[in-house]
Amino acid sequence: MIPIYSANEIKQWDAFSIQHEPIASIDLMERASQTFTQRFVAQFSPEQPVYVLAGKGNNGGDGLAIARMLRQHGFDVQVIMPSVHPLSHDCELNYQRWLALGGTVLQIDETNFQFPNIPADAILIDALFGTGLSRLLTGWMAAIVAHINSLPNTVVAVDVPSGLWCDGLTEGDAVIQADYCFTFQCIKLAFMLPENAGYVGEWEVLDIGLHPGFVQQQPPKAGFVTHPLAVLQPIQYDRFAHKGTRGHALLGAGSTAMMGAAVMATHAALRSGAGLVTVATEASAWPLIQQTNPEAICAAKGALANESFQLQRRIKAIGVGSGWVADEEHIQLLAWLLENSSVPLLIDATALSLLVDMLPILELAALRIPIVLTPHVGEFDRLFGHSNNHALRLEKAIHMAKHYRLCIVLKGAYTRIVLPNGHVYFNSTGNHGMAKAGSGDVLAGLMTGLLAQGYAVQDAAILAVWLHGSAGDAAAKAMGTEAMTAMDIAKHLPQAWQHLNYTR
Ligand SMILES: NC(=O)C1=CN([C@@H]2O[C@H](COP(=O)(O)OP(=O)(O)OC[C@H]3O[C@@H](n4cnc5c(N)ncnc54)[C@H](O)[C@@H]3O)[C@@H](O)[C@H]2O)[C@@H](O)CC1
Ligand SMILES: Nc1ncnc2c1ncn2[C@@H]1O[C@H](COP(=O)(O)OP(=O)(O)O)[C@@H](O)[C@H]1O
Ligand SMILES: [K+]
Repeated sequence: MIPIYSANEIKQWDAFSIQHEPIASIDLMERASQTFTQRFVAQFSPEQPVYVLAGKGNNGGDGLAIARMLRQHGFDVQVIMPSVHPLSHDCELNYQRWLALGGTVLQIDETNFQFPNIPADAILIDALFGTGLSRLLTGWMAAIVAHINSLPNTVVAVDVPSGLWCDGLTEGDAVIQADYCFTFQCIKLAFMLPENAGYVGEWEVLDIGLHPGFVQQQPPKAGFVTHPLAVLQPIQYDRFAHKGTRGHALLGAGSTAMMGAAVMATHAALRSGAGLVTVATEASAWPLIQQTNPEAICAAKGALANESFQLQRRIKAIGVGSGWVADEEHIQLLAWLLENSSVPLLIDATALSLLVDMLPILELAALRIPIVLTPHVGEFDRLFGHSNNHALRLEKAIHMAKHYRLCIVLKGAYTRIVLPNGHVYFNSTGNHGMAKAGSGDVLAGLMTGLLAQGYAVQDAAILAVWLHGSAGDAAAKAMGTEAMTAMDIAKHLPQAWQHLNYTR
């Protein structure tokens, strides 16, 4: 997992590393700049001129060190600096080192603001501001940013695009629109927000060797899940395992016009590792379910509100809502489950819309059993009210998860798994080929199957979301993001499991 820390916490991590490694701050800057340079030369060739835009803080210090290193790699490098003083201590040192190497600096002046001409094939390295931004860029700094953004050049940001507010959304548009952003050590929350995609471009985290002791001492409240086995233990089965010990999942899914949802959720649950999967749905659809998923068992919808059925069949988790319609029958089924279920409950799709009028019983139910909600943004807003942007929506999800003591899986790119303690895991897998009808049903079936096997809600959510995205990536690789369908995601779950187990 890659931690997501605030700008303030990153400063503390820097200071912790300087103290505990120990390392001088100028040497840490040198190491960060070397790491950036290595990444840069792996992608760009010295045939293209490089212009480094360096500010007065440590981000500018990185820029000056990178200029020096790139010159040593044979790049033709120019440095542009707004004339602002004083430079930070380490920035000043790297300024002197650049001059000592024979480097020159094109100064730009506030009063006589004129930006040097930059050839169209030049690469621009943005090292104006980093995580030390303390207020929005205004005046001539904003004018420099606007000018850079008007140029056709490829822009590579050092750590963050200058002007970006790392911990959320930036008001206004005085932010560099980078094509690439090579960021140091940890991900910034801003990268996870769709509104910032045009500023951050393609981002990549570079390990600059900050001291790992800090993460133990101050665990992050948010993280980016690159591999679930770094954050959870998979359930292991011994050779005497049988279908009764692998967990029995009960799905309440499908209605006459949306029976495909039940088919897909069932298929995914069957590929989750669960021993038994029962689908409670309309009897007229049983032949369809059995033709498409011969391993599944069919039951009447009433099984969802039948305690003795659930006890006798040893149901271990229940997932409802995919392909449901919002009618009285389903309201009754959901209310019964909230009031009576003794096993973990997953609530998806239409069942989330029904929840709007059931929040008081949801609150009580969450005191008794683990509950996970799997809304996409529209379902989340319908349930908890509209948010004007993704930062506010995430804050609201954290608030609601804490208040109701449940797990909220807010779906989309970088699906957010919000835990009852307010911690957030962002998922790394998946692609836009999954943004198609039915993908959510596959996730709901898969997650219910994991819950049935005894995964804690947090682990089931993290693992299901990662596997689902990884299966989506495998489907995209095999058939392309256009042609792949939701059922293809379910069919590629075997590749996702292999990927999980062989890359741990
Ligand atoms: N501290 C360390 O040990 C390391 C820091 N590194 C670099 O240091 C950067 C952070 O450096 P700094 O904390 O110096 O911050 P910045 O380089 O982002 O710049 C902060 C400076 O800009 C000024 N400033 C902030 N907002 C402004 C605004 N809106 N308009 C005009 N001036 C403004 C501040 O007063 C301060 O002088 C990171 O992004 C990273 O690039 C790396 O070298 C890795 C190691
Ligand atoms: N751009 C994307 N990148 C990664 N995953 C995506 C993207 N778009 C959608 N997904 C995933 O696809 C699924 C879509 O679910 P949902 O919106 O509920 O679809 P449906 O209701 O049609 O089944 C979610 O798991 C979501 O995270
Ligand atoms: K920058």
